Amino acid sequence: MPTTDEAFIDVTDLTKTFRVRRRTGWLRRTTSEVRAVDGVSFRLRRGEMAGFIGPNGAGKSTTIKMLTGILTPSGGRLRVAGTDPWRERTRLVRRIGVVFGQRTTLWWDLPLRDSYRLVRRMYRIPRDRFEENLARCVELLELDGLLDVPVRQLSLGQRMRGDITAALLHDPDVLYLDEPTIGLDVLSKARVREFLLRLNAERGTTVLLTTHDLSDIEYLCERVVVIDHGRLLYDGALAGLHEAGRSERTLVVDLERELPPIEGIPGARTVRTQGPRQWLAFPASASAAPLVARIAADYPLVDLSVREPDIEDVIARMYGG
Ligand SMILES: Nc1ncnc2c1ncn2[C@@H]1O[C@H](COP(=O)(O)OP(=O)(O)OP(=O)(O)O)[C@@H](O)[C@H]1O
Repeated sequence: MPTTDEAFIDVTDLTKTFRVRRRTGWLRRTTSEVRAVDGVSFRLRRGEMAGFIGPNGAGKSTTIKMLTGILTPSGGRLRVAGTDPWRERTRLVRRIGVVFGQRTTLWWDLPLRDSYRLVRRMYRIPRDRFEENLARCVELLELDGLLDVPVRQLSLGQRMRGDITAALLHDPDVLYLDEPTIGLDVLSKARVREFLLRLNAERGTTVLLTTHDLSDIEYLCERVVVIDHGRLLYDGALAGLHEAGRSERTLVVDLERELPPIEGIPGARTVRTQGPRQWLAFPASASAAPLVARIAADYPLVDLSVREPDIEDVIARMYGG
């Protein structure tokens, strides 16, 4: 059993190239190479929860597919939970859980309960462990009353919670989550995030999370690994990423009435106004609390919210810098 200090996921100089054939004319085809992953290295300790982000086409899915043993690397070294994912797929499968936000791994026409029974048989999960894990997920993910509903009748948020449960019934040591909060309403999002924090704290599950929502990362991960064009762009704390990208968050302020642009708030500037609503940009690495306190003291405040920068923006600014 590895200690907590050892790399539990160990990726060294990982590369994946695809050969693609393109039609270039009447009866003519040329073959070219796409380097989807290009010398990526990172290590995760057991029990770490890290974000894995990058713009569309950056190479995230390809990396995750290699980490789960679905794809074979073209080069580099890869170890997950002491196994070589590609060569020891059957051993690895028992140690990992995978959740895709965009598509379900559940059986569309079956009630959740029957899907879970099938999962139990596939993984040969002992009955008492299965019952215990299911009961825990049902309670924490509030699935009570939904177990007998066919998957196709579930809302997106319910389905996502159902999928997370299916991925955890065999007690995996590593959980890969691909956009687990995409399209979820505020309440479902909060439930899923809360649950993941608890899972990580109580079971020490190592989590690698792919998301386009930087607030997922902010809420869940102390560390973020960024790739773009198949290459590692950043590996560290989210605040450091914001600093490197000099990115800005936006405070959206609703006042009681239309007023001139808010001025004199240190560290913030008004970038837009529309009727009683105003938008103030401030450095993403700074806390919003002092700004809110200052605005609340000086202006007739009705409501406010904070908007995170887009991942694409942060990365574009890093290149710009
Ligand atoms: N099977 C394949 N054959 C050829 N090219 C591929 C294949 N799979 C992925 N690619 C290419 O590799 C690059 C990385 O794709 P990948 O799906 O890993 O990106 P991603 O970061 O997961 O993007 P997204 O956020 O859109 O899912 C892209 O240019 C993509 O077109």
